[in-house]
This record gives sequence, structure tokens and C-alpha cells, in this order.
Amino acid sequence: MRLGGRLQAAIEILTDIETRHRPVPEALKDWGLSHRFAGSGDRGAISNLVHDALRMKLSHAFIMDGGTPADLAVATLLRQWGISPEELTASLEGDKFAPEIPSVELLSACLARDLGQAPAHVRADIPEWLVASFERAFGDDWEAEAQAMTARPPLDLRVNTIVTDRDQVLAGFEGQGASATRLAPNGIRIEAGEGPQRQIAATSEVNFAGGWFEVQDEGSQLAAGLAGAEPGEIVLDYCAGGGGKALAFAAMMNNDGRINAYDADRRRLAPMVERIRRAGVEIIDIKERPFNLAGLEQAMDRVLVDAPCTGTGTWRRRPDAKWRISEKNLSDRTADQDKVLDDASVYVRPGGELAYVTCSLLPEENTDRVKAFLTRHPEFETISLKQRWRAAVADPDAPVPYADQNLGLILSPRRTGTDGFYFAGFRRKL
Ligand SMILES: C[S@@+](CC[C@H](N)C(=O)[O-])C[C@H]1O[C@@H](n2cnc3c(N)ncnc32)[C@H](O)[C@@H]1O
Repeated sequence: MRLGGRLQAAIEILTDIETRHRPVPEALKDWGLSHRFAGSGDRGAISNLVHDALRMKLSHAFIMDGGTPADLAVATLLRQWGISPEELTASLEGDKFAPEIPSVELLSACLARDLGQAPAHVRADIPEWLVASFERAFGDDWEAEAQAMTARPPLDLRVNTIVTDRDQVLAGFEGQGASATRLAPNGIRIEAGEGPQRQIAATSEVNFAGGWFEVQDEGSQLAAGLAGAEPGEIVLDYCAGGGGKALAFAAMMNNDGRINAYDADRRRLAPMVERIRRAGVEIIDIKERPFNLAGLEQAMDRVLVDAPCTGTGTWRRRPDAKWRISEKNLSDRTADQDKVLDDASVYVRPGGELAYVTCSLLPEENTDRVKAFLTRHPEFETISLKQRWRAAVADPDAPVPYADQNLGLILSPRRTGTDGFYFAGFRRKL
């Protein structure tokens, strides 16, 4: 396919997403099924166009003076892919699959529009009602933090130190732009490509099948590292889902100790069975039902609450979620977070630790929840984060990314080059 056909496809998919409120992966998959002639390069380029357009939806609409799918897709090529109005017009000329686009003069006038005149939330490309939360989280830096969420994310891998080491995994990716992560001690990063370039399919590698690595954002790796599981401990991962952090714990514990992996939605636990096998992990015990946790009360050295949240920290990967989040959604999640913290805290032994993690940047889900928990549970106190940060990161000079009021830590694309994550740690008083 030429650029015109790809542009037209992106417009159709963006229309589908907008009019039928479809999740992006489903809309892309449906388009692929009904256009089987499109090769993998075309699909990758179209997917990039759709995701990029959604990442900067508000500022594109301002620049184009209109927010139709066609406006967004054209603005993406001009503003994110670096194609000039002249180049775009020339490359669509004579292409019968290309959509009609505005004239070079009109497109140039759009590009000349001053984004500085736009409202702050438009410049930042976030929903207006979330500006106050971002300001609370990041003070004067809030706009730059929000803008950093509009970039393409890298592909991060966590090396499974149970079976190999980082140098060996890096050698397997030679010539593919892989490098060691700056902060996570066992991470590998492959930067996102530009324009139509596709991200490599790391999970198709033989070394993936051999359990050498997992796909896991560096922020998620750091969150597991901050929780600080050690060999020989007895641990509970109370919101284990597919097991990303439980598997990271198993490697940190060097396959020594016990990890109880529970999730209120037992179907989410299923993928962990294959992941455990592949990684050579022997210490994860999947707990499918609440009654499987009976007898573990006040017996855990460490409990992890990787809480259900709005996922605002992952907007780079799921940009449509940015435009779907609602106030009701946020208040539902904060209620879930209080409940899950209360329920999970029961399992922490005296002197043991409770780690609270979200992939959200909103103080409502982070520092507010920590304060509320400490009020409800005077038997817990917060842990010192400076030492924990130093122990968890590979770079000794990395500044400690304190959250607002110094309650917990906030990782973000701008601060740490990772997805957005929040971490707080508590200890049950003796
Ligand atoms: C952020 S995800 C966990 C991701 C997982 N830890 C990982 O690293 O791959 C949050 C999980 O919390 C679970 N959850 C939601 N409410 C819960 C509750 N009340 N008790 C336990 N788990 C809950 C959800 O089913 C979901 O799988």
C-alpha cells in the first residue's frame, strides 16, 4: 500500500473507534480481517498512524480547526511524522486510494497556527477535568509531564535471571537497537521506531519461548524492585493478574521462598500457568479463590497490592483510554483501591511490609489513598523510600522521584523514561 491507502485506512479505523466506541485493538483487527491483502508493514504503519493520532487528539484538532478522523490523521502525518504539506500532497497525487486532503496553502496555514493560544489542557493533550489532578501531582511541571505522555513508548523486556543474564539476552538482539535500561537492573529497552516503522516482535523469538525474558515496562520492573522481595520470604501478590510482578518477584527471590498469587478475577490468573513454566519458576502458588488464602492472615513477610486503577500512566500505550476515562470511573477505582488495601493488609505479619502500586499518575488514586489507609490503619507506618530507591535502581545518581507531599514515588515518561507508576510502602508495626 502507498501512503494514501494507509491514510485512508487510518481514517476509517478512527471513524470506527469514534462512532462505535470500539477499543483500538478490536477496530484494527476488524480492519485487518476485511483487508486481507494488507501486509504486515501496512498494518504496522496504519496502527502507528491510529495510535499517534489518538495520542495528540486535542492539539491536532486545534491546529486543524476541526477534529474529524481525517483532520487527526492528516495532522499526525504533518506534526508527528514530519511530512511537509508539499511532500504529503505530492505523495497522494494520482493515488486512487488516497483521501481528499486540504490544499498545501491550507495545510501550511494550519501548521502555522500558534498552539500557545490554545487552552492548557489542549496543549497538554489531556481531558480538561484532569488538569487539577495533574497540577496536584506535578506542580508547575504538569503540562510537560502530560505532553511526555503523547510520545510512543519503547518496548521494554525484563531478563529472567533464573535462567540467563542481561548480556546474553542483549547478544540475542544484536543489531536490533536493544540496550540496557538505565534504572531497572535487569531491563532491556528497544526504542520505538519513527513514522511507519514497526516495533520488533520480541515474543516471536526463540529466546522468549525459552523463558529468557518477559515483556514488561521498565516502570513495572522498578515497582516490583521497590517492593523489595528477598530470597526465602513468604509473599502474597494480592492482585496478581497475569503475573507480571509475581514473576519478577520470583527472579528477585532467586526461586527461593513462596509467592502466593491471588486475583479476585480468577480468569486473569490463567496466563500465569504458561508463563511460570516458561520462566522455570518453582515458587509461585496460584490461589484461585478467596478461601485458598485462609490461614495466611498476618503470616506474610510481604504483600503486594498492584491495584486496579484508571491506568493513566499507560496512556502512551493505550491512548484511547485517555479519552474514555470518566469521573465515575475514577471514583469507582478509588473505592476499589481502599477495599483492596484493607483486604490485603490483613495478611501482613507484624514487622512485614505492604506495597501499594498503581499505574496511575492521579493523586486521587495515589497519595490520597495512602493518607486514607494510614488513617484507617494506625497499625501501619510508611517505609523510608530513599534507601529503597537506591537499592532498586541501577543508576546511583538517579534522583528519588518523590510524589506530592513526599508520600510515595511517582515514575513517569518525563521523570524516569518509563510508563507512569506510583509506589508506596507500609510496615505493620511490631
Ligand atoms: C493492575 S492489575 C494487576 C497486574 C499484575 N499484577 C501484573 O503485574 O501483571 C490489577 C488486578 O487487580 C485485580 N483486582 C481488582 N479488584 C480486586 C480485589 N478486590 N481483590 C483482588 N484483586 C482485585 C484485577 O482483577 C486485576 O487483575
